[in-house]
Amino acid sequence: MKIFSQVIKPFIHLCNRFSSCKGGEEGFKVAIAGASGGIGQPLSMLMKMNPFVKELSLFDLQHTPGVAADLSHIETLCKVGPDQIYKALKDANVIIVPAGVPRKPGMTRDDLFNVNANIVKELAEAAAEVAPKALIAIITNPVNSVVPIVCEVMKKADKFDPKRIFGVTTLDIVRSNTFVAEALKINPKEVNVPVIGGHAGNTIIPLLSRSTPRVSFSDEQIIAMTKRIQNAGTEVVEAKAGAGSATLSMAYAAARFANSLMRGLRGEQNVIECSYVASDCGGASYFATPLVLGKDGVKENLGLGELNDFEKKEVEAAIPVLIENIQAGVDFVNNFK
Ligand SMILES: NC(=O)C1=CN([C@@H]2O[C@H](COP(=O)(O)OP(=O)(O)OC[C@H]3O[C@@H](n4cnc5c(N)ncnc54)[C@H](O)[C@@H]3O)[C@@H](O)[C@H]2O)C=CC1
Ligand SMILES: O=C([O-])CC(=O)C(=O)O
Repeated sequence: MKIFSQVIKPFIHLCNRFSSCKGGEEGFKVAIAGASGGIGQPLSMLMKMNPFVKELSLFDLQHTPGVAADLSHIETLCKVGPDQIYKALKDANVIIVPAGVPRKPGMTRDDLFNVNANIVKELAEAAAEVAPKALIAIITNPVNSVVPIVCEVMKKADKFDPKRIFGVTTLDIVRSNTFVAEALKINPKEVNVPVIGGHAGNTIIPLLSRSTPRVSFSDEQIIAMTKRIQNAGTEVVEAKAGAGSATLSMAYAAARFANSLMRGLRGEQNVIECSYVASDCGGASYFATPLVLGKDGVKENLGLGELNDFEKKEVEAAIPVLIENIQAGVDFVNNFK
């Protein structure tokens, strides 16, 4: 009985939250690069449980056959395989990239650039060759610079479609919903806080003025809540004390985002997620905003919308940081020797 209430019921609830599909009638190929890592493994499990996924292709530099064998015993229709990079990515509908090094205490996300830029550049080159129509969801940090790297690689290969390349910022929304729900003492399922900008420090801009349900925090509470959301990644890095950064909450967030991408691919209406994309909406050439997702990725960019004075100031402060982060990514590809 306990197993039903503690394990099976939450599992069914999770599947329902992710999807309204009856299962199996239509499915997508999802590839995960970095599938054996702290994010990769739970994310692969969530994808194996997602009824929209008919084929799950796992790629990593290590341990992939073991992860794939383990997942393949889960009683869902989805076929799981460990593959070498080209086979894993080939003709994928959705490619999710959590490949790369995580932070340790004292590091910024930018400190990961030197190692992770190269990893993602190589993966993007492979994707350009064998899956140019895939929707690519980048988790690897620093997201603000790595997404421009993928786009520059695609431009060089003449395969660039800005509607198909996403920086995954969903964890910022998930955290905002959770923290606001805690403050309001309500169920987080009922809360939705859009988060715009980027995915590092002061570029993470929660729009508490547009929270559903409406919040009536004092100015001090809004400042404190905004800081907590901006600092939440570091909160986890410090709590893990050298053992990495957020993995389980990130896997949840990426699974939610991938599910929305697939709902868009299926032609569902009004699928909206915030994500960091090439954009002319925010004052920097990449900006996270709410997006309507569709059969080709971004169907409509809903832009910044109405901001209050505090949020306008946050955007102004974020723009120079984003411009610098973006330039680092663009230069990395164009000056690569
Ligand atoms: N966007 C976001 O909100 C978040 C992003 N992250 C980022 O996600 C990334 C991964 O984090 P974790 O899973 O905790 O790290 P991890 O070290 O546990 O796993 C990374 C995996 O990537 C694999 N890998 C390395 N180079 C590769 C390559 N060339 N091709 C394929 N796989 C490769 C490694 O073998 C490893 O299995 C980090 O950069 C981290 O900063 C983490 C949390 C939130
Ligand atoms: O903080 C980190 O390094 C990982 C990350 O992006 C997050 O948890 O938001």
